[in-house]
This record gives sequence, C-alpha cells and structure tokens, in this order.
Amino acid sequence: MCGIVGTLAASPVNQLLYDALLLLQHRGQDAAGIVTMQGHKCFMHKARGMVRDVFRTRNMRALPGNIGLGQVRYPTAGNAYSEEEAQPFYVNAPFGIVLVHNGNLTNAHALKDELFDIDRRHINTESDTEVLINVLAHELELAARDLPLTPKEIFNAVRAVQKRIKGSYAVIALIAGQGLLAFRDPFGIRPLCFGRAANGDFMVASESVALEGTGHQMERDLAPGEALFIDLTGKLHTEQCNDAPSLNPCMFEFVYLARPDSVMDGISVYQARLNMGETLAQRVISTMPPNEIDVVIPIPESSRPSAMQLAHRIGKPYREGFVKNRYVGRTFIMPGQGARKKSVRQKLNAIGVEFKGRNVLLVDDSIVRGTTSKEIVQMARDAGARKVYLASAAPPVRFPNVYGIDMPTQEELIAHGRSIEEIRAYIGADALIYQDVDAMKRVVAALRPGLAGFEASCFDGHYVTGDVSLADFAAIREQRTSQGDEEDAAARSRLALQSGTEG
Ligand SMILES: O=P(O)(O)OC[C@H]1O[C@H](OP(=O)(O)OP(=O)(O)O)[C@H](O)[C@@H]1O
Ligand SMILES: NC(=O)CC[C@H](N)C(=O)O
Ligand SMILES: [Mg+2]
Repeated sequence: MCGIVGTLAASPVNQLLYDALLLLQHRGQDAAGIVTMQGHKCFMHKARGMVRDVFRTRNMRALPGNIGLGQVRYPTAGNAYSEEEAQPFYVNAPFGIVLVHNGNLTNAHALKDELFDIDRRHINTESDTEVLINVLAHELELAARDLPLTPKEIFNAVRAVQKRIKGSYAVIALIAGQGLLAFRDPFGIRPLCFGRAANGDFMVASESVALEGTGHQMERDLAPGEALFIDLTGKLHTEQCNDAPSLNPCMFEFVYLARPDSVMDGISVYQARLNMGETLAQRVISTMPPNEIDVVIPIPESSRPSAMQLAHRIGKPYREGFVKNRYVGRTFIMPGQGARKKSVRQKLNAIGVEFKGRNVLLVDDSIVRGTTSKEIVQMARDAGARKVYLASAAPPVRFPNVYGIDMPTQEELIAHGRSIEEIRAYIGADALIYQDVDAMKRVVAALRPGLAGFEASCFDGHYVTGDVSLADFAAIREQRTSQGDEEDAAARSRLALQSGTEG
C-alpha cells in the first residue's frame, strides 16, 4: 500500500509533490521518489528513506517542470533495501515513460518470463512495478505504432495491459511530451482519486487527504478499471477500460492503512473505524460483563476512533494510557520482524496512573503478527494493571495477502492455525475479543451503497480476483521470504535513523 501522486499545474510542481508525499507518508516509509517533466525531459530523484530524508534543497532544485509524479514505498515485492526498486521506474521507449504503482501483481513471476521470451524485454530487479511498466511500454508501442498518440491509443494500451496483469494496481505514469496517465485495477482494490485546485491545477493521488492538504478539491474516485489521461494543455480524458469492472476496496485500508481523515470510494475512513468500534462493543458486551472493565485504552495510533466509540457504547471512560513517540514510524510496515519488535517498545510507553490497580480493556485496530499486542499487554501489566483485556477492531488475520499488504506467508500470522484461546494465551491477555468478519463488512458497506464487496482475503480467505493460482501464492511467498533475513539485519541497523510523521 504505497502512496502515489501525480499532478499537472500552472507553475512548478516539485514542492507540491513533496507536500503531497508527506501527506501520504503513512503509506510507505522505505523509499521515496519524485519525477518532474519539462518539455520532453524527465528529472528524477529517488532514494531509500522517508520523504524528509530523501529530498534536500539541491534535489528539489533539480526537479523543474509543471507536471510530475511521486511515490512513497512500502515494499510488497522485491527487496526493501534495493535502491533500484525505489519508485518511480523509467523506460526510454516508446516516448519515455515514468511510472509509480501502489499494489501487487500476482502474476509478476510469469510475466517476467513472458516479457523476456516473447516481448524481448529485460527486467533487472525483483520489483513487480518494473514488470508493470514494461508491459505498459510494450502495449503502448503496439497501440500507437504508425499512429499519432491520442487518448484513444493510450486507453487501448491500458485495456491490453489490464488483460495481461493480475492482482491489484493503482498506477500513475508520465508519457514524455504527452501528459499524465492514471488507471486502477478492475476490482478497485487499491484506491485512487483525483481533483482540482481553484486555479484548475490537477492532482491524482492514493488518498483524498493528499488532495485536501495541498489545496485541491476532490472530484471523485477513479472507478475500478477506469483510466484517465490529462494532456499538457490540461484537457482531461477518462475511459472505462474494462468490460466487467466491480468495486471491491481493500478492507485493510479502512482497518489500518489509510489516514482516518481520508474518504475512499465514498467511505469516510474515520466513520468506518467508528462503526467497527460500535460492533466490537457489542462483542465485548456479549463476552463479558462491562462492569468488569474499569477503563478503555487505545493502542495508538490507528485504533483510536474504534476504541473511542467502543468506550462510549459500553459506558466506560476512554483514557490515553500509552504515549507514542512521534519520531518512530509505523511498526507494521517496517521490513523485518526484528525491527518491528524493537520498535514497539521504542514507540509506545505506558502512563502508570492509568493502569495501576485497574482492569483495562486495550483496543487495537488489528492483530496481525501479534508483535504489538504481546509487548503492550506486558507493558500494561508492568504498569500495574490488575486485569488486561484486549479487543481487536478487525477479525483474526488468518490468510496471506497478495494484493499489496506485506503478509505473504500464513505462518507469520498469529491467528493462523490457532484458536482464540491459544492466541489469548500467546499474547498473555486475560481475555481476547475479536471483531466478527460479517459484522465488519456490514457496517463498513453500509457507508457506501452499491459496493460489490470488499477485498478482505486476509480475514475471510476469499481472493476477489479469483485467479490466484497455487503457483502464484508460492512465487510471491518464496520471493518475499528469501528477503526476510537480509531485511531484518538491515532494518535493525538503521532503526535509529527512522523518523516518524504522525504525532
Ligand atoms: O500484530 P502486529 O503485527 O503488531 O500488527 C498490528 C499492529 O501494527 C499496526 O500499528 P503500527 O505501529 O504499524 O501503526 P499505527 O501507529 O498507525 O497504529 C496496527 O495498528 C497494530 O497496532
Ligand atoms: N505497497 C505497494 O503498493 C508496493 C508496490 C510494489 N509492489 C513494490 O513493492 O514496490
Ligand atoms: Mg497500531
């Protein structure tokens, strides 16, 4: 779930892209990159690290032009420590294309062979995004052969791309000397929306917060399967490029990934989290008498809206029992289990007075590997809590995700192959209460009539694209796990340098 942004404005866009990437930083902490374009020439700067560390004044000065795009990366393919896999990616033919991608291709491994054997294209990294840009380049070349490049050829190329690539993708690309292209996968798994500023400047981004925070008014979400092309004069063209699109946004965006102040596919992320808190409260009430709970405490940051609503519903005080170090990033999206584990203690610290002698109900948005919960329950006990109960606003995460959340293996998931009682014992809580899958889907879907469903595979094991083969699962798993040890070591050594964006 990287963050991506593209813009066309009446003045230089380097600062605008930087500002938008800062607003999307919570979607990726490993690398950042910007490309701008002036005439036919593209200017790129990308590197590993957070936005503030990657772009120095000298880098910003070297990004001229009124059109450009950017990305913050959270790797779901390839290697977090490879500078070459930082985005954007560039190919020089046809025209010159630069591309950023949020999502994960499930057939990247097969396409890589196909690109080499048939299309005669060489892929030099393990990134699925490099595969994607080469498929787009190939199809654009075919669609525009002997023809001037118009939106018609571009949309035909997107059609052809959608037939070849599988998985999830929200994509923004610059075509040198032509304009900016964006498209979304036919299942609408990964988000993408666009809007304009009062002076007509155009922006397309992963989350509405990037538009709002840079002075753009959100117009709408891109529909699943839809593409847009904005030429250099600012004329916007849109076209549906798929015969059977259906909207199945990723449930994990609403649970954890997105900022609460974003609205995605018509659903307020904040409201979705409140609703999840409401249904979780019902589970709590049916599991244990609320008078056994003295206080409700959120595990910062993402669980706050759900915890607040839950406390309100069960009629117990909501208190801040943990202080978050604002200079430590999000732990879940760090590469490597060693780094994640160490970061929890660096990131959160208990306020003793809220725990001493009390029965506390801790609320988190999700329990994935159990890294956070196990540490936090112990911290609550160390701080003097009498009983420590834990509630999760998301249901148990039991299945791997192949659509852009980095949990490719079942074995790493704390809920895989364990009963609730076994998970409770592992975490060390006195009680463990999970959200119900159907209740969660129902209360989030209620905010957006007409949804086909949700991509909620990590909770329900149903993979909406319907085409992920066992070989695909194995390839994704193999590719990611081979990176694990290297990432762990590298992440530990640079952890001290990690800085956060949200306070
Ligand atoms: O079970 P786990 O594997 O630990 O993963 C789940 C935890 O990770 C996330 O927090 P994170 O620190 O990434 O971000 P946040 O500050 O937005 O809550 C999430 O909010 C849970 O707290
Ligand atoms: N989280 C994402 O969207 C990742 C994009 C792409 N698969 C990468 O690994 O770089
Ligand atoms: Mg958290």
